Amino acid sequence: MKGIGGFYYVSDGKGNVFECKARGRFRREGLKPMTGDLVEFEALRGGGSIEEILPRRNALVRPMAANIDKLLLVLSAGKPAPDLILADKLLIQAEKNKIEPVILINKTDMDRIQAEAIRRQYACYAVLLTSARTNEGIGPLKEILRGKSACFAGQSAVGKSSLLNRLDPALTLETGGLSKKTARGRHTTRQAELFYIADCDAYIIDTPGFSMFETGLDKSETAVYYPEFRIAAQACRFASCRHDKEPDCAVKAAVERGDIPRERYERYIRIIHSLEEK
Ligand SMILES: Nc1nc2c(ncn2[C@@H]2O[C@H](COP(=O)(O)OP(=O)(O)OP(=O)(O)O)[C@@H](O)[C@H]2O)c(=O)[nH]1
Ligand SMILES: [Zn+2]
Repeated sequence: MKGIGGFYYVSDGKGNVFECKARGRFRREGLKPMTGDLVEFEALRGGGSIEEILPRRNALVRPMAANIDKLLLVLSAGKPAPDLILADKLLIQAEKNKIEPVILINKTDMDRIQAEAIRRQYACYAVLLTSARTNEGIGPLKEILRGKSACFAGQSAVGKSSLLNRLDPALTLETGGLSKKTARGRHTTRQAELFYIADCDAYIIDTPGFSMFETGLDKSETAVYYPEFRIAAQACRFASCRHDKEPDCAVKAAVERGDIPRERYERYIRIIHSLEEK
């Protein structure tokens, strides 16, 4: 369920949680239990010991979570201002790891026009408009999550924990405000933690917000992870086209025609140029 200070909290799936230590050999093998892991453990008096980490279906580094079907990328339509470069990088990471992204544009109660503007940029993804304040979108979100495991991701204070509290009103996760000075989040959630939501039979991992993220990809491989580029890219003159300064680029032509959102394309260029600088 979560790890804090060398202790791992393991659920037996029957409502019992065991405070476990991990076997020393994990450390020697460079392995560490992650939130979302399936493990074999031995229950001891007053705690337990993790003996085995079962093979992972997938594992994300940022946020740190294993065995997830869907990545819930939460963006704020109000404050904090959405960092869409960060969002695009998280989408790239999801595509690369074959995890289905779902974009939640939260805080629609603060700025609906902004929410709609963001939605238009991500037309090739599943997008849901939500408000943890008014409860908008919570019913449809439950249907998206039914029977799945999912993980929240996003900046601090976009409303990840608040949405989780709405999914299961019995949860009373601490939620935080914005710092008055910086209008950034205060980082209320400290570690990734898994919750079972009985209402939609889903496992959801709440995660701490973050703002810095590198995809760790090469600039030539990045475009592959833009679903809306895929069809157009087949018609580029060069198979290796990065859709930047190359001639006869069909992706750029699609941007000009308005078939690919210009904002997405321009951020893509910023992302690959920053990779070049590195
Ligand atoms: N107006 C409005 N405020 C919201 C909404 N969702 C969350 N908030 C507020 O935004 C603040 C941050 O919410 P959290 O749920 O703590 O955000 P978080 O993404 O979990 O933040 P970290 O744990 O720091 O990553 C709190 O003051 C919430 O009450 C919403 O839909 N509308
Ligand atoms: Zn091209």
